[in-house]
Amino acid sequence: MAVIKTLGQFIIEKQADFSYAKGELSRLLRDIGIAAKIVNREVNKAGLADILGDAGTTNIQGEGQKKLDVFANEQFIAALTSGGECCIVATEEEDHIVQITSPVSQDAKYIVCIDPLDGSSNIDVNVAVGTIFSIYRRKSTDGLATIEDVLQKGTDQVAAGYVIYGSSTMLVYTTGKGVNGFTLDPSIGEFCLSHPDLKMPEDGVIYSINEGNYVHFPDGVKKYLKYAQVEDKETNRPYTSRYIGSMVADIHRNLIKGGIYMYPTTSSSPNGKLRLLYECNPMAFIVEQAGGKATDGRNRILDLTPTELHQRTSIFIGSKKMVEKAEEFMETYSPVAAKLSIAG
Ligand SMILES: O=P(O)(O)OC[C@H]1O[C@](O)(COP(=O)(O)O)[C@@H](O)[C@@H]1O
Ligand SMILES: [Mg+2]
Ligand SMILES: [Mg+2]
Repeated sequence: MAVIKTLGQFIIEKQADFSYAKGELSRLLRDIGIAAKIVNREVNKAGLADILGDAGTTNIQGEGQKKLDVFANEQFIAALTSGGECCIVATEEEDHIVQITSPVSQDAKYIVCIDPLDGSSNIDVNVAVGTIFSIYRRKSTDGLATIEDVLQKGTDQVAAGYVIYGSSTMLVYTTGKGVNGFTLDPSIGEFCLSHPDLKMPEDGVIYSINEGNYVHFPDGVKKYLKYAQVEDKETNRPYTSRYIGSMVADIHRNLIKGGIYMYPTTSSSPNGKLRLLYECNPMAFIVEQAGGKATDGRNRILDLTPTELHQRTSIFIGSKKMVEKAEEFMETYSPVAAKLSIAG
């Protein structure tokens, strides 16, 4: 009989990996797991519950908020507030940082950056959506933690993860010692270890990008797409195009099957679309821990210095060899290279 290992048991077991561990990070991951189950319950019956459609409000990024964006945001903030281990929540759905000042959080050391509901455009059409989270230890020691404690490089993350609400619901996370995946078993209401020690294939044949933006892409991306679509048996080309439109779902597929997900700059999003703190940093940490790579086309995502809460970046993330090939094209066809060749 297969032995079930729940997320809670696994977290406690792995606690020994960290000399300073006192259980705070374990409890924080537990709290995120609890909120994820509540969000999962609503996602699963979204069509029946009055949770589909627009909330009628707009977030600081000018995006219309969906009712499920707002619900998920409230659930994660509530669980992190009552859990007592979190001092600040930085979330896509709040203009500013949320200071957690509940009595139980007096000595809280952790910062949580979160995208409560990823893939909002897919909520109303029953396509996989997700939650993305990133955890830091506060740097300051006195008084309330501040935005300075939030604006840390991705390399300083102590943990990161995502939840995918798909045909099954999974929670995948890393604490810097590999990546593990847990599937929610609704019959016992527990996330159970189903994908131990996930490794991303070094190469792949799947590319994920919104080709509807093609005319607005940098030359390097246009050339890479042409490369991907050329017939060449030796290098398994043409590659296959897959784009769900939920970052979590597209990267989860590539994590298992190999592939590259790209959201480059476009003329409408000159800094890229996706947010560094609660989308790109956590996904980059997970993918790197699984043997993949994540850059903005030139620089390692985890080395980027955050200066704003909702800052955006371009991202090329996935199988190592595919990201390196895309970087080659970005380098070869960069505006700088073009100038140099003209100057020739
Ligand atoms: O519709 P587009 O421009 O292709 O963008 C899709 C991308 O935007 C996102 O939906 C942005 O995330 P949110 O839904 O959390 O705002 C990603 O999940 C997805 O990969
Ligand atoms: Mg998102
Ligand atoms: Mg979102």
